[in-house]
Amino acid sequence: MEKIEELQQIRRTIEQGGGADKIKKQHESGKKTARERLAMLFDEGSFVEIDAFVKHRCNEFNMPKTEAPGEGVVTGYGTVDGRLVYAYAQDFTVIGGSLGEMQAAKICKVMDMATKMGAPIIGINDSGGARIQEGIDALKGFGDIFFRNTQTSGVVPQISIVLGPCAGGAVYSPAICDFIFMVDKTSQMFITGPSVVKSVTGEDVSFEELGGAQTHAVKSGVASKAFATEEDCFEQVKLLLSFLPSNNLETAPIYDCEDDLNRLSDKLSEIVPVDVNKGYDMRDVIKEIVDDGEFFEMFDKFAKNIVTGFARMNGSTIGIIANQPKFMAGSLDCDSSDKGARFVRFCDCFNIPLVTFTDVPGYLPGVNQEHNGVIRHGAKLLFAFSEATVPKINVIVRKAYGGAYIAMNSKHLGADMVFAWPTAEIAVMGPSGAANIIFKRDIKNAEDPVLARQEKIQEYTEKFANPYVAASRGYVDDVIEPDSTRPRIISALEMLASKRDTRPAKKHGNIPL
Ligand SMILES: CC(C)(COP(=O)(O)OP(=O)(O)OC[C@H]1O[C@@H](n2cnc3c(N)ncnc32)[C@H](O)[C@@H]1OP(=O)(O)O)[C@@H](O)C(=O)NCCC(=O)NCCSC(=O)CC(=O)O
Repeated sequence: MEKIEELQQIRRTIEQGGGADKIKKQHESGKKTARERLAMLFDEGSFVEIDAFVKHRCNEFNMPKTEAPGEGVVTGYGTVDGRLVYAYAQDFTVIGGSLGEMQAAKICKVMDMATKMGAPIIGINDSGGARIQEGIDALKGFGDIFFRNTQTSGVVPQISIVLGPCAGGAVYSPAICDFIFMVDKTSQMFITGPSVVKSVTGEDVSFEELGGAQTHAVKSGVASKAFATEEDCFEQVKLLLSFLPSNNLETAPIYDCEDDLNRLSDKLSEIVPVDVNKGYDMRDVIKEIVDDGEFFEMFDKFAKNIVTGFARMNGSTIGIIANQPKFMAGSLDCDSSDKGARFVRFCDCFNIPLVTFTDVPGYLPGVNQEHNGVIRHGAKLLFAFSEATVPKINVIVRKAYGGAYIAMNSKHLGADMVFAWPTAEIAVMGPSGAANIIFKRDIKNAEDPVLARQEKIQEYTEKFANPYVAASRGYVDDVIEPDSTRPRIISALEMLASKRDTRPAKKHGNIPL
């Protein structure tokens, strides 16, 4: 039938995006097309496109004559590992994927559907930004998207994959999302590009150095993860989804657990050196404890003094926040506080129990830290743990000193179960610093001040550098053998599964930003 042929012809044209030449250019620049990307994300044959026929209605410049198949974005839904997911992928082959009024309307429609149906929304960004010919209508489009990103935050997981340019105002949609994934030599995010930077500040910088995947994964903390290829990136997005519930009213999918729930690990005592001045890799501790040693680390290259990520215990997702003694002795600073706090809040939004591993000497001292607002940033972590109502378990492995002890999911901020290993040292500060202050006069007046200092440090260590003072007050629920940590956490999670906890009704809190 003629009408059906016409439909099929129109659809074929739309599916060609900007046409063969532009697709060739896209491939030559090492990038996949929007449709190839959606095919990598979704279960085979499951993607259903919507709004393919949408057109722009811009009358300025040469736009009335400009065809823009699909309006430079492919939108729709499908399944990932059998679960409903919504997505949009900007099509750079169509007017550089630039965003006008109607592209924005398509994106807003799938965002609204994802929110109503309670399924994750994934945005694949590859665009020259606001479509310049459309002026204010393009800006309106961005505003509509940011507003929805904000309304949807905490309702369904929002993941941005940046696979091309994402510049100017465009960066703020990914920035409001929960996670941003980027690919080396493919993704670029910046507010103003290298030429504007050069003209304003005189700095010479390449695109990659200014806003490439490594820059944002390592330095700015904007990217949650960076990958070598688009294929890797999509595989990891799927893995991330497997840890997450579809929305805030559900819990994450539960997988069969083959790993022994009562498994003891005598390696744990070997991994953590008794000498408190020696570092170790906290990820080795985590992997010994969680199901099958599988730990999906998020923000793995940024603020490495704190470790955040997802794992499973008895098949159920947990969110892990742990100090990392391997970097900066695991101290808390501006960046690690931000990283930890945002992760805590994500888990709390989506009913993911929190498990912390504490080995923290304190907040990082320094003029730089103070002047960069470590007070303001550090407060975020305390705020985030205090407001979180999901099950909260803390394992104090070694050091837990001062304000950082309180900040790291302490009993006082509402932790439900606090375990300490016998190696734990829970006190106001480390023994040598403490002795210098409280025994200052005794040391000064002693015949042999060096010896006196050693004795006072020893006295303080014996009195306070242990878990038993905190346990005697009930601030630690139990001191446990390190090898039993896995079964103890699993049993605590089971006990806490029915946790109900509310906070006073309010519009919203005012987290220090
Ligand atoms: C993104 C790019 C680096 C990509 O460079 P490439 O060499 O790969 O590709 P290209 O320049 O040939 O672009 C491909 C096609 O997309 C078009 N194109 C690209 N960006 C566009 C935009 N924002 N509006 C309208 N058209 C745009 C190009 O004219 C070209 O059309 P054709 O194929 O017909 O020749 C560059 O296109 C670029 O600098 N674009 C402008 C980016 C920018 O300044 N955006 C800010 C907009 S204001 C904004 O977003 C608001 C804010 O800042 O807050």
